[in-house]
Amino acid sequence: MASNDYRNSMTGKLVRRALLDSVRKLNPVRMMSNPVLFVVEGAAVLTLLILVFPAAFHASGRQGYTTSVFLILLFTILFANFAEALAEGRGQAQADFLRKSQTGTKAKRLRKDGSVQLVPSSELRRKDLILIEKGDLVPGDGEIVAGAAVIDESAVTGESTPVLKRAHGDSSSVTGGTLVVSDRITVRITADPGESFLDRMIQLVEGAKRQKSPNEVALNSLLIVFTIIFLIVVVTLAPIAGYVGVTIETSTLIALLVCLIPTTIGGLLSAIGIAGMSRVMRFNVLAMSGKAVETAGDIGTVILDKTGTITYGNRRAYRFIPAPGATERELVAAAVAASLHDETPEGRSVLDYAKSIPFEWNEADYAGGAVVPFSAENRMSGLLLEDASYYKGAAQEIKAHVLRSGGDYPALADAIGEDIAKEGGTPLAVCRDNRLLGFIYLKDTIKPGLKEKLDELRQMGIKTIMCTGDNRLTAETIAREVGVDECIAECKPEEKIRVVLAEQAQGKMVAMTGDGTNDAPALAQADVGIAMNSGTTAAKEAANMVNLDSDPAKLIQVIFTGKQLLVTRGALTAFSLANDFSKYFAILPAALAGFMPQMDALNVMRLHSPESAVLSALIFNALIIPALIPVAIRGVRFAPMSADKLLQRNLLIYGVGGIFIPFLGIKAVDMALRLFD
Ligand SMILES: Nc1ncnc2c1ncn2[C@@H]1O[C@H](COP(=O)(O)OP(=O)(O)OP(=O)(O)O)[C@@H](O)[C@H]1O
Ligand SMILES: [K+]
Ligand SMILES: [Mg+2]
Repeated sequence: MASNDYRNSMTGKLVRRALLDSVRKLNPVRMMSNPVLFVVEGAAVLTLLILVFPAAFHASGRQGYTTSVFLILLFTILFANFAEALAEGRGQAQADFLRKSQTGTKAKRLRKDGSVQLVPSSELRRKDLILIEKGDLVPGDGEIVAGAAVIDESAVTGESTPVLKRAHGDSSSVTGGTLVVSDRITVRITADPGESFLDRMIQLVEGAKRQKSPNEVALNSLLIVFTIIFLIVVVTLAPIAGYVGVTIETSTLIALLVCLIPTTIGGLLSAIGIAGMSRVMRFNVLAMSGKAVETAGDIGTVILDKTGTITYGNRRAYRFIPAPGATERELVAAAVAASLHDETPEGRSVLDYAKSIPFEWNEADYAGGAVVPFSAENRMSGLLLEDASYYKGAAQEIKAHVLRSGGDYPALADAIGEDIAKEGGTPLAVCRDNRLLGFIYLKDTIKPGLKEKLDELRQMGIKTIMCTGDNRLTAETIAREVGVDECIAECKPEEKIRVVLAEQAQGKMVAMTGDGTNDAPALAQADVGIAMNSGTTAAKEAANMVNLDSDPAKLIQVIFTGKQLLVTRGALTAFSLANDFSKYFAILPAALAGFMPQMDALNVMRLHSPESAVLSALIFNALIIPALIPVAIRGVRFAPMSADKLLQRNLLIYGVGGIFIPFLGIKAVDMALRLFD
């Protein structure tokens, strides 16, 4: 998706496909989903009937005029269909691209006895265990249960740097279509065929599963109300005119109706929604619903997880600092014991560090113990042997453990932990039984460019909160470095939800972005949940968007696109309604001139004949749709500012523009028509 070539090569094909689709969409059953255009289609059919059976409608027999009205109406519908088809086609092109990464791979499924069976990837089911080795394509979405591997995800993300994925950490999920470039992993499949998140995305961008967002449904209802009102107005106009002894041509009434009903926004509405979704996808963000994209436009608070979201999350042991009275060897030995069975990146990095010192150990010395795996709840991990227990973990937890067991936790130890934290590192305290031995300094790297992006969020009036399981001092240091407004530390998973709820209780729309299993509940509770692609399956399933580049700055682009979607829809609605108002001035004087000469005062455009006035207005009404397709699909451009200001400004520009442009446009068409007279 990151590459541009497929887009360019697609353009011609895209337009051709959209042209064909515009004709297919004439099918009245499909047209019913768009009430405004359905009325235009009804009007076109009626005009055709007048043309064929003029006597039945007491038509004056000006066939050329009626034919013109019919043709213009037909093109009005075709133009609107084309807008929608073009937006859908762009999604389809993206879907085709995604599909390419999914085709027909073979998978090495593991039988119960551990033997390997070669099966087509389409046969893989949720919970199947498979083996993936160097050079293999990952046959489906899954979670690594054993091993670690370097994976090239460029086929899906466009990102060319391979990433390290491993079991048990926050980077344990793999995506179908990516390539394992080193080592071997055992993976548990997490999606049945056709249900992977790429599959779901493909269905969404193709429009097959597109659900209209509540905003779009509301606007659609409003358009229906307008249409019905004008339908009543126009239908009652005929008998009123008849009462004063004037007959208005039925085809003129039809033209009046079509000019008055909101055809512009009616024709562009669904294209705006579809295009918004595919625009988000161009930033390598998979949105699971159009509603999520729109909601993003209204976000008031953004909550970011620290480890794995703001930082790369590959925390490595960087230094060992013994506590008073302990030696470095004692500390390292205990840290190694507490990490032998710890599969998290932190645990593995402890062993790597020990090897580099070098420190040697004999696995047999630690055999037969009980493993205490790391959990976000307990914030420690360890190994319980018959003669000793070893723990490492968050300083507060180890301190509590040591004191509980009757040990001593000197003030100097607190100071060591705090020093590490103030530098932005994560201190892991290490103890053997009730004796504190010292600290492991875990170091992580902040993803580049984040500070500027968070500044942009502030300019848009959005509050940022960092929410982390890590300790307060580390959190505050990182928070200061990236410049978030608030920072909440030592958060357990349920506390992350509470932060989301507290913001929502203030009436704000909340976006949450995270990578870990400890973020999953909060991702699900947030109005917009964006999971890092590097994260766990739990996080990705809870979220309603997945960021393929694992770049939290993408949040800005998603919010921007959401705003753009809302502003574009608002602006084009204002434009459309203002437009219709101006068309009164063209058509009413023409239609009524026969029996109300005063109406001529309204004829400010000085159009050369009533007939030309009606046709000019109708032609303008049709042409404005394709003229606005680029705005609908690309979105209105704007600089970062708060949502209210944006909307006000654009409503003003497009509303006022919408009043004046028809005068110029209709006059121009009228002058052009005169050339053919
Ligand atoms: N493998 C491990 N063994 C022992 N303790 C650990 C281990 N990994 C992390 N910890 C400690 O547990 C704390 C909480 O971890 P948790 O995964 O909940 O949050 P986090 O990864 O620090 O932050 P975030 O919520 O921002 O992703 C860590 O800050 C660290 O002190
Ligand atoms: K109209
Ligand atoms: Mg995390």
